Amino acid sequence: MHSGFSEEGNREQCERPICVNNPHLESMKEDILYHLNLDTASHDFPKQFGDVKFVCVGGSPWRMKSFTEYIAKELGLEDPKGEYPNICEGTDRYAMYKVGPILSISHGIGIPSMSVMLHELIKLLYHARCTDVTIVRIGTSGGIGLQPGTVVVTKQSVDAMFLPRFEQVVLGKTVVRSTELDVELAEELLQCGKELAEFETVIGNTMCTLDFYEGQARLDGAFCSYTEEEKQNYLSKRACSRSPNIEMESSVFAAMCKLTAVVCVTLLDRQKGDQMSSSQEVMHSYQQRPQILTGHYIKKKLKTFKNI
Ligand SMILES: O=P(O)(O)O[C@H]1O[C@H](CO)[C@@H](O)[C@H]1O
Ligand SMILES: O=c1cc[nH]c(=O)[nH]1
Repeated sequence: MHSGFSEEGNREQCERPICVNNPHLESMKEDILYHLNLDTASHDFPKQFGDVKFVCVGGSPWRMKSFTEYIAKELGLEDPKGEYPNICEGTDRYAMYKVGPILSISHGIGIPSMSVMLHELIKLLYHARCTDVTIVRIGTSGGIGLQPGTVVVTKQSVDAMFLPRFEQVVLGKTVVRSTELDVELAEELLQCGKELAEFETVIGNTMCTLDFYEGQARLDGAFCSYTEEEKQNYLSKRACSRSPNIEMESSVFAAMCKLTAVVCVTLLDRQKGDQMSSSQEVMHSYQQRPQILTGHYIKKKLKTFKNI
């Protein structure tokens, strides 16, 4: 098992521990999470993070701070001083915030950046002895044939060849991992979108690419070796493969973690253009939609925990 989450037992059973799959860790006296600027020698992980039940991740540090402020307000956990310190202060690789049982972390752009953050996040949750943790990526994407601002809950992450796989070279050999996401969680999030009825929410396969420009068939990069017609043909193939949106991290996220979901808003319709031409105000309001949907889900779940 590669994922950081126990597959033993079903999701109704409590106490699903975080698992690491690395025998070398046991012999280490101390674990330095270098890119998070945290280590097990000088931090009490169980005390600081042991109550975490939800982790939300997204590309930009600003978005993750704004999500922390939003969810704190929604759950009545606001800091009266309005201060949410960056737990990873001292490094500018990633930013991390915590309010109650919710951890919020940025992951930067692309698979390598997400992968490094996830290794260290999974170890953090493991050292903290967290159980029953749900992780949601709240991101942005390019849409295909969707009204900009539509929120897409990912059913399955597919690569640029339309295949549900994540490939990585380990010791010179290509290792292929599956990119299945938790279908039940995806359906629950879709249901949250319906309950809110504030914006369009759909479910579908998300394409994960290695690049924002040529990798996503854009015509506006520094280089481009294809015609507008070839671009449109490629994008309509994606639409046919029930892949309504494109982003850059879902495959490694799905491959490394269980009980996870990807919720991305579409910022533009790629069949109509490539440039991000909407105003900052519109972009900001679109980016809040995955936060609103995920916030609604977390609120619902916390209520059910209280009733148990
Ligand atoms: O909205 P975020 O999380 O930044 O993610 C999307 O935006 C970035 C490209 O602009 C890529 O990382 C893509 O996956
Ligand atoms: O077109 C887009 C927009 C956001 N993120 C992407 O990866 N692509």
